[in-house]
Amino acid sequence: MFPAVVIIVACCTTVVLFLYKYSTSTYKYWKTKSVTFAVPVPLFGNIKDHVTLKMTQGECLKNIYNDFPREKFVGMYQLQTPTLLLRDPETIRLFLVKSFAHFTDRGFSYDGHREPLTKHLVNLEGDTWKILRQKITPTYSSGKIKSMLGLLQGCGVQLIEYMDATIESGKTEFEIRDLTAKFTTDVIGTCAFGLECNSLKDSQSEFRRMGCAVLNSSASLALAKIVRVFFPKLFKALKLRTFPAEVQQFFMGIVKQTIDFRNTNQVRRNDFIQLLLEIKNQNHNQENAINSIELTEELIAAQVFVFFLAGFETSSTTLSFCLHEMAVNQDIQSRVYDEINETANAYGLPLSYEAISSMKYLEQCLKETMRKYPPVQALARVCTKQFRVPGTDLDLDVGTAVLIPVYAIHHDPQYYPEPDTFDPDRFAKDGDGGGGDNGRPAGVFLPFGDGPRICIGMRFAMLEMKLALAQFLHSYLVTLSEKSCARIEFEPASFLSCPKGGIWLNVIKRKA
Ligand code: HEM
Repeated sequence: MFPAVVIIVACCTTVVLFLYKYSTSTYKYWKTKSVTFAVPVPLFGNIKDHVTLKMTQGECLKNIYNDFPREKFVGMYQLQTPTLLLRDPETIRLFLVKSFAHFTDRGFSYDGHREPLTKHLVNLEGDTWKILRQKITPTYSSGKIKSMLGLLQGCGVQLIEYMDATIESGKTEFEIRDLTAKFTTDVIGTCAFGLECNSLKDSQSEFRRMGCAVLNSSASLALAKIVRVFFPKLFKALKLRTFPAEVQQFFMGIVKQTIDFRNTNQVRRNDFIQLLLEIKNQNHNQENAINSIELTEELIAAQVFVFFLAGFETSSTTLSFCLHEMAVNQDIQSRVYDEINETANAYGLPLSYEAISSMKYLEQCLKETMRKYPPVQALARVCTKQFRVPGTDLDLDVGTAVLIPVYAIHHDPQYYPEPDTFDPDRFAKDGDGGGGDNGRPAGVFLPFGDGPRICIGMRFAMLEMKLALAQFLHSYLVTLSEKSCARIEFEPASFLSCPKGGIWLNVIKRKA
């Protein structure tokens, strides 16, 4: 008989050897393809610093990006998944725009049968995504978004009323992310779900609680998210969930009640749920591709629910990062304030759509905020049709993961000299497209992505953020609080850019 200790050592060695073999089984992939690659470490591939929560995904990819300054693309491994990291702007445009037909999907795993709310544009793939995107694109047109201005202004007024009352009670120091998150929750409540809610007054509201449950996951849900990203087959096999079951019931319930109420009482409101209902009720007699997918209540619910996943933290953190930069750079804040004042004098209050559109410097500040702190630090694509990379012998196989390191590109001094400096004038000569101006090549300004899968909520987000900043900075002056540091560090565990420890600012009421 072997002593127990020998058996334990033998078992441990077998497990370690198995893990080593399993985790390194793909590590010859890029060598076989003759692609320059970052040397992986067993188990982690090239994302050890991210997986061990030393840095965000974007910061981790920035290190790889900086290590290969001469390459247009580099092979790397996310754990054991071979991934092509794109470096050069022309190649990025090629993958995202010109050869989009080969990279139509993101490769995010989801189970639409068990969790119908996950059947939204961010996750959907292939023809289903294409048809649905075509179907709902009109709801995001400038005209439709303009019609929501009144709802947005209402949320801004609630924010100002809350601030005025709180400042009057003697409070001067605020955790700004908390404020912008509550503001954005109200925007989603009213513009997407058609609900009148005031999260600033009623922080215990069910809507806010459920919104928090979507975003602030428990340890088990966080683990499920990791499994979903890196082991999608296991995620489905284990029937794991993306968010708690009560969240699913709550949001499906709200959407159903709202649809029933509006249909029964012939009520109309300028919000997204209304626009989607109108598409649902349009005449579907014509047989064409766009009618091959019916916009069911379930699909409508998923498309409004996506506001939480794609439109909540992105907009609220951008607002807080921007206010932080205003506090650090008082000269820039004064320039923004002057522009808001001049616009208010020229167009009157409340600010109209035209007035908001005319505020170019404010827009530059927002662009520079998203350049320095891109909410989505990397874009994901997966090869859906075999692709020969032009000018090379590289054939990409179907299923190959592709990453575009947005954070690294936004901090590359060849496109943005002194990248850590907040300088809105980098965007002074830009056209509406963002990239390609001020001497920069196209494809180096990617806060909203690019190509047919570019953020569908981009125009809405810009209007929401410009209006919120204009209303806020017209009324208040912000300065750094003792609790905050001029240089922001990111929370490494967060999928989106998120400031570690929050953003603390002093808010002072301006004289009327
Ligand atoms: C500052 C605010 C926002 C930022 C920075 C942002 C950024 C992004 C990025 C980077 C993508 C991926 C694009 C790509 O892969 O090329 C995306 C996709 C998406 N975003 Fe946004 N977003 C914002 C606000 C919103 C809002 C308010 C909505 C409202 C619904 C929204 C809805 C979506 C959807 C549905 C997609 C998937 C589009 C598709 O695949 O067809 N986003 N967003």
